Amino acid sequence: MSVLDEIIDGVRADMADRQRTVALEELKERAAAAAPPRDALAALGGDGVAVIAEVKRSSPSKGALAAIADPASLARDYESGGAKVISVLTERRRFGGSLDDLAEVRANVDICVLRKDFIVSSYQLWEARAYGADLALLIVAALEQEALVSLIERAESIGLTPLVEVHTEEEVERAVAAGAKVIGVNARNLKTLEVERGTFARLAPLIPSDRIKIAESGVRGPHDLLSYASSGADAVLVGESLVTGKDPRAAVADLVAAGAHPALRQGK
Ligand SMILES: O=C(O)c1ccccc1NCC(=O)[C@H](O)[C@H](O)COP(=O)(O)O
Repeated sequence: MSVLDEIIDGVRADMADRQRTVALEELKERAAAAAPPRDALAALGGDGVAVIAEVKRSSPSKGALAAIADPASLARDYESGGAKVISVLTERRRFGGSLDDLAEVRANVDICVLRKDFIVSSYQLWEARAYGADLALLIVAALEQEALVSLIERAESIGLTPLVEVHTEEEVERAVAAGAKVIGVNARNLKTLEVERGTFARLAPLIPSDRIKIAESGVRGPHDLLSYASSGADAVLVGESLVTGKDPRAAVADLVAAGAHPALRQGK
């Protein structure tokens, strides 16, 4: 069984537990009462390279990364460093996240918030909106095409911007055919869990120019952001280097400064 399959088995089991205690109708009521979603396309599509900063406690590839006792405080640091979006990993078993993290972050920042999880059901999209997310991750490798199309439609219909994640040429084709407006190329090979930074440069030219392109994984400092930017990234998604560093606010600010370099604005 692949790591992705293992993660998804756990995600389905955890979701089944939640479904026993929170009915879909209740989630829909909570979603209706949540603050309206923020404009993620505007946040990601502006001048320069946007920074998406991630709340990430642990990972299948590295194990424990950071305890993050106060995710809201970390998110405020990211926001004051200039991040345009906060990514909150809500998967529990391998990443140590939760929907409570999402709610705490949402309540403490004014910028967009992404629910980063392994979404296989519209129930999780309603949860994302009910807990205040503006965007939700959809991983092409985890979904049949029909499910991908239907989850993109459902996400958009409830006000979420889907970030559709790809790892291969075939997945780019599927994401584009499904109508994804925001496509993330994840450099982490899901079989080996190694980061292969060249993946973005290989796949980005296959993504139509009217879609927002996000480079995910492997940004360890401004040089990686600049390298992804030179291959056409509109935004980068950064986790490990921020949560393991000493000063997350300054680390985000350094990335934001690199991403705001006037030379990068040409052609955007
Ligand atoms: O991080 C992992 O080990 C991992 C393994 C399997 C599936 C997903 C995984 N990570 C999720 C992510 O996409 C990253 O958290 C995100 O792109 C940030 O990457 P990084 O800056 O390299 O932590």
